[in-house]
Amino acid sequence: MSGHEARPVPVLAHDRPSPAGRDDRRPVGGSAEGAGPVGAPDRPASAGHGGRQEDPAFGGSRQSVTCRAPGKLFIAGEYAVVEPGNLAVLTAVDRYATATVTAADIDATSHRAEEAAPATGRVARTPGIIQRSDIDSTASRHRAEELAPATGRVTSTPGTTLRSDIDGTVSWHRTDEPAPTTGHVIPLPEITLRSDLDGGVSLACRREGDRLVPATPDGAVPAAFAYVFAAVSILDRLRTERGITARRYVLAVSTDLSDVDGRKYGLGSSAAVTVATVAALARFHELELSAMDRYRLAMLATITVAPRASGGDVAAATWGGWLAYGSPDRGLVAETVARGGVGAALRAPWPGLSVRPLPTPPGLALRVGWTGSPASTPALVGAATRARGDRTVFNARSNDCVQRLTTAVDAGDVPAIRAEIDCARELLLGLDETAQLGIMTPRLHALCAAAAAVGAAAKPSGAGGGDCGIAVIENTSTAALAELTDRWVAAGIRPLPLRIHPRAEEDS
Ligand SMILES: Nc1ncnc2c1ncn2[C@@H]1O[C@H](COP(=O)(O)OP(=O)(O)O)[C@@H](O)[C@H]1O
Ligand SMILES: C[C@@](O)(CCOP(=O)(O)OP(=O)(O)O)CC(=O)O
Repeated sequence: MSGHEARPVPVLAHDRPSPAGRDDRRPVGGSAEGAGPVGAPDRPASAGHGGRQEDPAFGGSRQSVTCRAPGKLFIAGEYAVVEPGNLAVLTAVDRYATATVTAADIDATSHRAEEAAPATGRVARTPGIIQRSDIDSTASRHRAEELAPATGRVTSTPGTTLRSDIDGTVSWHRTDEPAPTTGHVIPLPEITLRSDLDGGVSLACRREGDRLVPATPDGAVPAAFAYVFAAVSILDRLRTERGITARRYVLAVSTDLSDVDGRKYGLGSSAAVTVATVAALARFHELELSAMDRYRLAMLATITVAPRASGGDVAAATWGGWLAYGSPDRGLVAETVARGGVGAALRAPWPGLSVRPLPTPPGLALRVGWTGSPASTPALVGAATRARGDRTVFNARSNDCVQRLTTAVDAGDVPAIRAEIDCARELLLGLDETAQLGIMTPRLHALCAAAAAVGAAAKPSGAGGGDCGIAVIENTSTAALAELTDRWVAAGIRPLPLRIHPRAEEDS
């Protein structure tokens, strides 16, 4: 195929720790506002991991798990990397998607209580609002000795615990006693998805045989849940394959990857929500997955929604830091899943896939400007695929550029990095001209022109057509950096104060 074959990038070993001592926390944007690790305050920032609460009364099974995953910037290699085996360089940034899974069995606040509530047993309720247990504040941890008659749908086992058997759920409910049906508890759906998109939306899902189906009138998954639902479905298949009991849960996803009006920045929100969802559900089900497993699961989910996606954003959201990435053959991967299941796809080779951590170049200032207009990556990639013309030369030149860039990044050679960013921009301009894609919008032109005027190298980051652009220059060029900010603001480009999200050793 193209030039990438001559110079394969070594694949990151699944469990290999990343090089220690690297200064991955160094701000490269220079504007530190809002930067720094978010979430999980008691542990280092990490892609895919977060806080959790365990309850020893349930043998350590997780009742609530929170994981987050960072957004990304494409540094070089866009469009070429869509072709399997071709290369890109990306970096993870400190904007995040956060996913929290809560066992629904104890999510008492989710029970509707429009029915009147007799004070039966020790279950108290407030008509019209919510229903809560007043025993130990947790419906799933009632001491049997304090017990309560078996009213409503509550059963008890002396000496152990008392649990609600809402809707006959078996994983944690005692089923050895009959449950009188007084009907005061309205069961939760098996899985409830919540998102902060569009001011807050939710989607109930149920299991039908071995698949998950959304409870929508037409059975379609709303666009807001496309990636989360795909990730939940893949994890549910893996759970089934591993013989792990299904649990009822609520999954809540939110991000800071859009502005206050909900317009995305183009920092990879879809990948971040997918990776965060995979990480949270893996912990919830105690699946013991490596970072490579989580990347693969997130990728399997992603290609059910966007089959052409290279997955560079998925890799950045999984590993963090700077990465050289070669995309896998998604067609082959989809066949592997169809033939052997999700577990088989975790074990099989993924031809074309390569993930290599790169150091954060210490002397580099990386600036990010937002054009203010969201772009549709699938539309642009679709147009690029349909556009006539042989892409072999473009792909080969892009791979050469990315190879030289990775060498420069490894060496911390900022002038060489600048030269390759210029090269990557010229390649994108050429592609845009030939295929008439609309990669370079007037704002992206202005973003690059402002950078050139102060001696920085700049390019669109990602598919173009809006979203973000990046500029790079020596971090000692403080006057140029200040002027760049002014020029961007004057041109209607919003500087985004981002830092690199570092790679955590545990995630390597
Ligand atoms: N907060 C969120 N909750 C749930 N899903 C989200 C959220 N943010 C983004 N997504 C998913 O990602 C999709 C947007 O993907 P895309 O247009 O590719 O944006 P990006 O360039 O940021 O990845 C949304 O339609 C939705 O399916
Ligand atoms: C064209 C591409 O190579 C880069 C697109 O990068 P974006 O940053 O535009 O992606 P989204 O986060 O999904 O908007 C397509 C790809 O690699 O899948």
